[in-house]
Amino acid sequence: MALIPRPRRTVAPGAVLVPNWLDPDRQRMLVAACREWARGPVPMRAARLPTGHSMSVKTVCLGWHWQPYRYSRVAFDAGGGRVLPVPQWLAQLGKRAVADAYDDLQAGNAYQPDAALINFYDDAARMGMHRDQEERSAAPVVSLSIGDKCTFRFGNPETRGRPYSDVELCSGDLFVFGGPSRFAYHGVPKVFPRTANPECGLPSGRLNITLRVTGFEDQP
Ligand SMILES: O=C(O)CCC(=O)C(=O)O
Ligand SMILES: [Fe+2]
Repeated sequence: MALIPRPRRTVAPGAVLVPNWLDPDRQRMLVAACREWARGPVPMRAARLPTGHSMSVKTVCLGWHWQPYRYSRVAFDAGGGRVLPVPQWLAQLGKRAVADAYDDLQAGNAYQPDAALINFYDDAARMGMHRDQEERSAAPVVSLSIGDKCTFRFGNPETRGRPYSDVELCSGDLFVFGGPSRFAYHGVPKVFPRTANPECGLPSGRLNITLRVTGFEDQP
């Protein structure tokens, strides 16, 4: 237990932080699942940006493969394999996340994520300010964090800059952004090495899983 309790909070309209949403058992189970997904058929890799630089974060996808800046059925930029499906239990977890964050069972039931991005951050990794905008749906993004703490910068839909809020995301935290904040800029300017509770099952680094609704009709 943290000495100072971290209350749930609405960071921006439609953007809700629910601390300690995943218990340690669930965190360990997700870490084990991520290890399996990272084995393939599409390997976890640092995506290449159009500039030619590679991202510092390593990513593997489920349901639909994401590369900057589009989704595809096949991982053209990562060996040409076909992505694994989003397992039913993970989609179910996404429904519960939306229901809990918004305190809205109907919104949870209606939520059907068909893509997941699993990001691994080592001590030096970061993610610049961006919008999740390759999806054709305004359904919320569900974000689950495991491992080291980070600063998550959550801004506004108009500009990369201020106003934004810097939020500490810890192992087990849920963050949901939808509604007026669905297309807000956000990023991870810093990860804090060796700040995770070893109970989470990740010896170092940070894992983030985002669940999304792509709005695409075809199954990958
Ligand atoms: O790692 C995070 O908390 C955010 C990840 C993210 O923004 C993304 O995958 O698009
Ligand atoms: Fe994002």
